[in-house]
Amino acid sequence: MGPPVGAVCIPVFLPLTVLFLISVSRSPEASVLQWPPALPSSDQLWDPLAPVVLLGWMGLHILLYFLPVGKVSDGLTLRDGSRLKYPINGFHALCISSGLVMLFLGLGAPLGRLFELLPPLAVCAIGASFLFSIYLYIRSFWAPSHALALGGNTGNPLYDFFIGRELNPRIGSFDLKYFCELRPGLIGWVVINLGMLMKEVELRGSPSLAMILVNCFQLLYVADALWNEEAVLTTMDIVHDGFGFMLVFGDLAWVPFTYGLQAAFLVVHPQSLSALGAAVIIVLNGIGYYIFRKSNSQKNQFRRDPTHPSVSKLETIATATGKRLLVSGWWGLVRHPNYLGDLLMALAWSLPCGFSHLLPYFYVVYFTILLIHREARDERQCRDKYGVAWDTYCRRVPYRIFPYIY
Ligand SMILES: NC(=O)C1=CN([C@@H]2O[C@H](COP(=O)(O)OP(=O)(O)OC[C@H]3O[C@@H](n4cnc5c(N)ncnc54)[C@H](OP(=O)(O)O)[C@@H]3O)[C@@H](O)[C@H]2O)C=CC1
Ligand SMILES: CC(C)=CCC[C@@H](C)[C@H]1CC=C2C3=C(CC[C@@]21C)[C@@]1(C)CC[C@H](O)C(C)(C)[C@@H]1CC3
Repeated sequence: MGPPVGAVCIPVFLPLTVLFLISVSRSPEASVLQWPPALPSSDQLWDPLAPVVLLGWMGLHILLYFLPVGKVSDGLTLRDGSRLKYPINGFHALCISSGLVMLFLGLGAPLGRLFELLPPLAVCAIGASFLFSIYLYIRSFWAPSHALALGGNTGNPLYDFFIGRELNPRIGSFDLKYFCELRPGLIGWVVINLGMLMKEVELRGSPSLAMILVNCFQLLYVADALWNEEAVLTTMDIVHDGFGFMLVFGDLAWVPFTYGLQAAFLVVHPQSLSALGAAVIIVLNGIGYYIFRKSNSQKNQFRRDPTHPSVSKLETIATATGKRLLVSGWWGLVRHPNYLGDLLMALAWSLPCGFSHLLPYFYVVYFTILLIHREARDERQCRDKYGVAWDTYCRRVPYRIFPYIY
């Protein structure tokens, strides 16, 4: 049987999409539907400074990973019964790298130059993602069979390269997947946003309200992820998925260069935002964040210690595995309240860019598709894991993400 079409097309299509979106965001029309599409010219795609910045950034975060601050946590139990150790110092890494960026700014470094550097940086990040995924694929053949991901070993080289063969590739105590998931790309995203804000200051003298909102909302999201870094140890990506091209590229190129497209768009397409409009958007982001954080924390607390007073009174159903499922509280509202909150925030990040263009809504559309697909995948895994108890849960909580809609 040939490789699944996605595994062949996606590694070509997604990198081109990143470059296309960056290019559209800075074109005067900013039209994703324009034909022929707005593509960057070859001289816009290369700058010798880009690999230096990228390597410097990666090097800094590797050093910060080993910083002896914060606690060290155990991951979930692996198939061979062992548990890996993970440093929980991502928030320190965010604070220190932000401090360094501020220091550079104070010393007069032109952070707005990131606007011109964005396409070459994206090219380097894409190239690095390919090289890194090839390295991961090759080294996985030396890994013991219990260290391989269950879904990434079909024997089809293209598919396995794409999905990832090894579950937790490490060099000594340096966990490559855990490192990439939360640090260089996620923190890089907010630094790029700040660069867009500084470019706006260069062009117009001060940052716009829309730009400030986009920067603050996305900084809150990234800071939250790092503050709750330990929770990432129980996500599907860390627990089930191999580390292959999809996650490497997602972490190192897709997140930093597409999640902040709103800020890049605002540099060339300034928007005026009324105080009332801003207030409505802030409230929407606040509601989304509240649902996202409360529901994620409730489940994490319940999984860590079901007898904790904050979750012990919640109604649950038993499963044959010994684990219980929450059927009240946030997880009794819909089966993925955390996705609902995340999607409300996604909308709030796009609204400051107005309604004249589709591009700033790219993230909302992509993210809706990603989460619907992820929900279906999780649903399959939970049905396999919990069987009839999962069916009972689904009857008790019929909606997946949007109450009374989906
Ligand atoms: N910004 C981005 O690009 C992305 C953000 N996210 C966000 O990451 C966060 C984590 O999402 P994700 O890793 O997909 O999955 P979830 O955090 O939703 O975890 C799903 C798991 O939770 C457990 N679970 C499900 N229902 C219940 C219940 N009723 N009671 C107790 N446990 C239950 C099951 O695992 P078990 O029973 O084994 O514990 C299930 O496999 C979300 O907030 C999501 O929005 C995700 C992807 C991309
Ligand atoms: C199109 C493509 C290449 C998709 C790959 C998907 C990845 C971009 C996402 C898979 C799961 C992710 C998570 C986050 C970022 C995006 C990826 C890597 C996340 C780190 C964002 C911040 C959140 O608070 C989170 C920690 C819960 C989240 C975890 C999942």
